[in-house]
Amino acid sequence: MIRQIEFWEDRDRNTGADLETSVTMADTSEEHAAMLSVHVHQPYFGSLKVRVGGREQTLYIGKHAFLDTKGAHSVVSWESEVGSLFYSDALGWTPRRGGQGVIKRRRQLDVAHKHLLRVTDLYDDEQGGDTGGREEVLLRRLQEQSTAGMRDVVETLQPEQNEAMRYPAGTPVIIQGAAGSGKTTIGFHRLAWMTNRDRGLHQARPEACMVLMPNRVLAAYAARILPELELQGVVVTTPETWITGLLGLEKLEVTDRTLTLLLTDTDNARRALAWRKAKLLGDARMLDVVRTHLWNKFNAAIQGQSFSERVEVRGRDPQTVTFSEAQLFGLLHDVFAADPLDGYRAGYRRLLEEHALAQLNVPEAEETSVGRQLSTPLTTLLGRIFASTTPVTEARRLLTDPAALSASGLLTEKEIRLLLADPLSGIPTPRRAHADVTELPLMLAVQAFTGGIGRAVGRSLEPFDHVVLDEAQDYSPLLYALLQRAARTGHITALGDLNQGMHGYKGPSSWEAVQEQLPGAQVLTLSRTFRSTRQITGLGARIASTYNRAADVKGVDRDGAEVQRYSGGNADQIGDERPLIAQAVRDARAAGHTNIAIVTRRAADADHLSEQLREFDTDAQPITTQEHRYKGGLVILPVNLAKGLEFSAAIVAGANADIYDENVEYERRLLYVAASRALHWLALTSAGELHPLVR
Ligand SMILES: Nc1ncnc2c1ncn2[C@@H]1O[C@H](COP(=O)(O)OP(=O)(O)OP(=O)(O)O)[C@@H](O)[C@H]1O
Repeated sequence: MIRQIEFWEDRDRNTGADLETSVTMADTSEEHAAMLSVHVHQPYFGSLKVRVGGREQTLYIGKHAFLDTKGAHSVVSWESEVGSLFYSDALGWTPRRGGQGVIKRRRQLDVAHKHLLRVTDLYDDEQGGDTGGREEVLLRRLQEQSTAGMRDVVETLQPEQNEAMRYPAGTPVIIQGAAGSGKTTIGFHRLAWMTNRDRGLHQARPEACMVLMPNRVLAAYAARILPELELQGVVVTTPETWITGLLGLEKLEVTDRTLTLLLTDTDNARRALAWRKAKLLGDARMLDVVRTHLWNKFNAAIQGQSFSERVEVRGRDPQTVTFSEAQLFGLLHDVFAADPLDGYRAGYRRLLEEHALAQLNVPEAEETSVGRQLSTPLTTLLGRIFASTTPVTEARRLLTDPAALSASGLLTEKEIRLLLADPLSGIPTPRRAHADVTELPLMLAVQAFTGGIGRAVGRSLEPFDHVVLDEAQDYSPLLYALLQRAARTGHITALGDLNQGMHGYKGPSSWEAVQEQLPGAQVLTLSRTFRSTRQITGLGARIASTYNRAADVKGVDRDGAEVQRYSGGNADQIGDERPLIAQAVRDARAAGHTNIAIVTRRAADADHLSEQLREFDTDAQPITTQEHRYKGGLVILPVNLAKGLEFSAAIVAGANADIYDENVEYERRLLYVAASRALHWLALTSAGELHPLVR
């Protein structure tokens, strides 16, 4: 490898026929050299002894493919077809060149700083097959401390994960798995696999891919995995940021008033109403409700309109382009039928231009000049038909107009009444321009039809090569229908856990509802969880069993410290929680942990505590807004921002029934999230008695 890098870096060798070619060659070589040099210290992590065509050979598996043009050494990449044999349980395969291949041995090689540290056989047909080594290697990896970012698991991918990751490209997949089963991790690995050249027509370009995550703290944490997987350029963002960006309203404040109502209102009828209305707003039928509404609106705007414009064509007398009202109607019909990705407005303009040129029979050389002359008048016409349609106002207009809601015939009378009702009227709205998270998909639908949806490339829109959705149980069917328009066919990977849904009113009721929007989508299940020790997984399972009727999940059986409990008193006597938290931090550190999180119920609690804990010689960095970034060390953060993050040690502050209401399922779910953040060491603190579920 070093020889190859030196060769690439040797400028004298990279001389082309002219200066420009030489520079390009040198740039490409430098790029290759830079890519490979990262892997010199650990060129491979595994080997396969195989027999093909009567000949035995050893293949090395690494994170980066390498072919030694001048010698016998090569490394196959983990993403390749052959690389897959390292992870699967298959014992034979059909090589591309034909014949039959047989696996004789799988071996893990721990290599660091150019030294071979350990050899573990995973499978060896001379030792009777499976050696149990895969579990041993996995356990060693899981004992490691957490880091400040998501890590790749290329060396220890499990067979079931390997299969999900490599599910045929071009098929949408929904990966369902319990907390800590590696869904998010596998989603990024699938993306890396998708960018490999071996994917042919389905190959994705990193810069043309997008990953949507529930909040920006988590997005930044997860994005740390990108360089390891050679995925630089992938956009990792949140659905809200992506949508408001597409609407051109980056400053729009996004609220979730349904959640506020569900958590604060005691009127069950109103809660049920709010829930049902939110669900209906995200119903996939709303796509056609919006489309019909726009169809009627644009048709009404065309009434009485016509177009007539004199243009000069070189070498001819002036001519007139005309469109009658009937023709304008006809073209609107055509554009709705064509349903262009960049929206009806751009599509309509293209059609008008095409028809104008055809009408005058303009020679090719004159097309640009005629186009220029028609530009302003066409903009004026389009303005009359489309201008007053902005996504925010149009979505709201639709929601207050019973006639518009009933026009498609898709909604029942009862559903229309539900959409017209305002169960959230008692919940305050911010003073700034705002939109509710439940209305956003509808606004996005208006945007998709009028202005288009997809990836902005210069001034045009293209479909994303691949889109990955994390926490996919929180996306409404309507949003799925829109994302499906925004990506290449079959290029959506959704990762989620219906049992971890915190926002059922926003999400699908079942994966079938999602499959209806993503034709051909497969649901794959990851059944094993990897994150935490037996002690921590056990405690989490106890909380989850109060709301989750799904079968028990299997955890990797990894032993660790007992869960630590610190309580300041009993039901009648409430103590001071702060010294307890400080003590827990000291204990976590004494147990060898540096990445430690104190998890609170609310952001305001985290802010207070971070100040107050200083008096107890504890300096915890607060992560209380989406602008904060997790950089490792001791942090204090609310449970909603902790979701998806993980730490070597975690301390659940306020782990009692006053903070996490035992009778409210949502609160129990939050307690579960808080208690499932730690890999190795978990503590629960409370000024009074601990929560009955963790006592
Ligand atoms: N094959 C593996 N080898 C080693 N570690 C793994 C493997 N699969 C998953 N992990 C580890 O398990 C932990 C959980 O992974 P991840 O966060 O991707 O799970 P998740 O299913 O998305 O969890 P959640 O639902 O809680 O967000 C991570 O620390 C990850 O590195």
